[in-house]
Amino acid sequence: MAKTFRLGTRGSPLALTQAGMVRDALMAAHGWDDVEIVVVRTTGDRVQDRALAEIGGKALWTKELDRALLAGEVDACVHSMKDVETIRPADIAIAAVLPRADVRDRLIGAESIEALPQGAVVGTSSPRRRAQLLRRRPDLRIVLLRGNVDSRLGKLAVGDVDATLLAAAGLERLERHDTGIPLSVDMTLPAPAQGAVGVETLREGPARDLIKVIDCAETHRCVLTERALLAALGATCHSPVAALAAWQDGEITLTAELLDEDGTAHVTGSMSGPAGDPLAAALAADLLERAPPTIRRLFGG
Ligand SMILES: NCc1[nH]cc(CCC(=O)O)c1CC(=O)O
Repeated sequence: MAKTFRLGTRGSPLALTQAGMVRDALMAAHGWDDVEIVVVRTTGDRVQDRALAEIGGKALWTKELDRALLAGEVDACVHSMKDVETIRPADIAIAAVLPRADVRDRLIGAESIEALPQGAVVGTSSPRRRAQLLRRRPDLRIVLLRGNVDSRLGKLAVGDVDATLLAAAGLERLERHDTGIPLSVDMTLPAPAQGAVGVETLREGPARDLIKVIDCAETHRCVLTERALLAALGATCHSPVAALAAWQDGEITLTAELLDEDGTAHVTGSMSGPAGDPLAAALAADLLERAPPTIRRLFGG
């Protein structure tokens, strides 16, 4: 290749590690000597003191990377698929998804949710984690905790909060192997696409095929089905929703949970079938039909 391939990424330590994973995979797959990593600063990285939902949602993480991609400043962008909004610009495609890491959340600050002291302060900015925690422990005080993984752990270390939940995938990638206790997916079903790193390119053009070679088809299918569920639910970044797809014997099993903001109400469901939009749409319809109005009003936005 005449020109060095350029990978756009956010600048957080986790984002840079994930971009490094994609770079290494591309260099190995194509025998390239180098891949350039281009750090793009996003609005989400600058604004740290307010809930994501409050200041404009997930697009805050992708808008500047999308612009760089569409402007031809980079050939591809690396994302935590969990942070990529459901509806993407028409000219951008998910070209590859890396093999999925541990999908679980880890609890940091206590041995278990039950072991948290009465009225403990738990920091999280995720409506899903908040509702899942309150469902099991209505006495907990949930406070906003944002920032990158290291800064959240720093706030825990200085006692701003008693505990927090973080994705095992991010902790592992940052080599924090011993941080926190993994919670089973029955306890806290993860966010849709948690643990999956995706690479986006322009829909048309040579980059898409170059990236395709590092795609994990199984993870890709699962992540697309989880994202299709979000679309079918009309979920926004305010919607407490968890979903996990698993692939076995040519079939997807999609499991999902919807909650209200305080975890007082919740509905769960699971359906199996061929990967894709119809399965996700069927489960979404079933969940919404069974959901009380306190949950339903958080979807369809
Ligand atoms: N919302 C931030 C975010 N986006 C992706 C990850 C972790 C890595 C992943 O899920 O792939 C995290 C941190 C966290 O939730 O602990």
